[in-house]
Amino acid sequence: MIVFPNAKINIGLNVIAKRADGYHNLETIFYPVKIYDALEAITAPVMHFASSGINIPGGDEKNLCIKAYELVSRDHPLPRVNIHLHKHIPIGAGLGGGSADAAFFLKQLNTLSDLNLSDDDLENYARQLGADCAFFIRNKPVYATQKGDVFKEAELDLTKYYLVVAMPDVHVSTADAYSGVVAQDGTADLRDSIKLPVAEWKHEIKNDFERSVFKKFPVIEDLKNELYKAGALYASMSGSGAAVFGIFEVQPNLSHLEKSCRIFYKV
Ligand SMILES: C[C@](O)(CO)[C@H](O)COP(=O)(O)OP(=O)(O)OC[C@H]1O[C@@H](n2ccc(N)nc2=O)[C@H](O)[C@@H]1O
Ligand SMILES: Nc1ncnc2c1ncn2[C@@H]1O[C@H](COP(=O)(O)OP(=O)(O)OP(=O)(O)O)[C@@H](O)[C@H]1O
Repeated sequence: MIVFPNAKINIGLNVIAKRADGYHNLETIFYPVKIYDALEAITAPVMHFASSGINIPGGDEKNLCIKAYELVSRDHPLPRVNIHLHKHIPIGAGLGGGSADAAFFLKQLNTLSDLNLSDDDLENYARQLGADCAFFIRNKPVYATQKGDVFKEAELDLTKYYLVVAMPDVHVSTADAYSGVVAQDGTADLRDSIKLPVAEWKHEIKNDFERSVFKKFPVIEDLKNELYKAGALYASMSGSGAAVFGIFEVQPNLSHLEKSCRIFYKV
């Protein structure tokens, strides 16, 4: 069984407060985008994990797919599986790639092993693997609060726009980005802000990580500015970076950026 875990972008990201458990409460809109890994899982006589494509730091046993398997196996007898992950979603990008793999693997295990877990059950497992992970179970645009794993409906359809994701040649660790951010409460509700025309979002919608991450990696801010120069109605860093996205009315010419970063068109 092969599935194609997709990436996400964050439309706005307000870091509201530091919590007693070390995490942060935040407010964001998650929006799925069309950048994919490929993840194959088949039942096999011995457990095996292999990956190809982009090198994943940390070793196979630390892969979130393996962690997902171990987590579910505490509650349910599982068959041994042979897993192959082809990694295409950039890492250290704020695109949630590892979280997507884990969430899609949970869904695969549910099917492969006839576990009959509901989406709520799967989200509960996903939450234990990472804050971003639960979003990918239902994988629809949502308004997320708390650790980024509690969801309310958000009506957002960007299909009439041309979305671009650009990944510079730097990688940002999520934990480092959170340690540099200044939490602040009292911003407007993103569910109201996204109702404005996209061209007005730049006056209303921000990503709180940009200030500290741009300071450390000015190349990311430069890239965001390039997207505006190329005609973006709205451009922002996604999550804790380093990827930035642009929302355009038509396909932009970004060929001058292709030497210094990886561009994903029409996502
Ligand atoms: C920046 C975002 O991508 C926005 O969607 C997410 O908040 C990050 O989610 P994630 O990568 O799934 O994060 P996790 O793997 O759960 O946590 C990595 C580290 O980020 C920090 N972290 C993460 C999420 C959160 N709400 N507050 C935090 O402070 C913690 O230091 C944690 O140890
Ligand atoms: N399947 C996977 N794909 C990518 N990274 C993984 C995977 N499993 C575990 N990891 C670990 O997660 C780290 C990347 O997480 P990090 O949160 O910094 O970046 P990210 O890809 O931008 O994700 P996010 O958007 O959730 O913040 C990698 O360095 C790797 O050690």
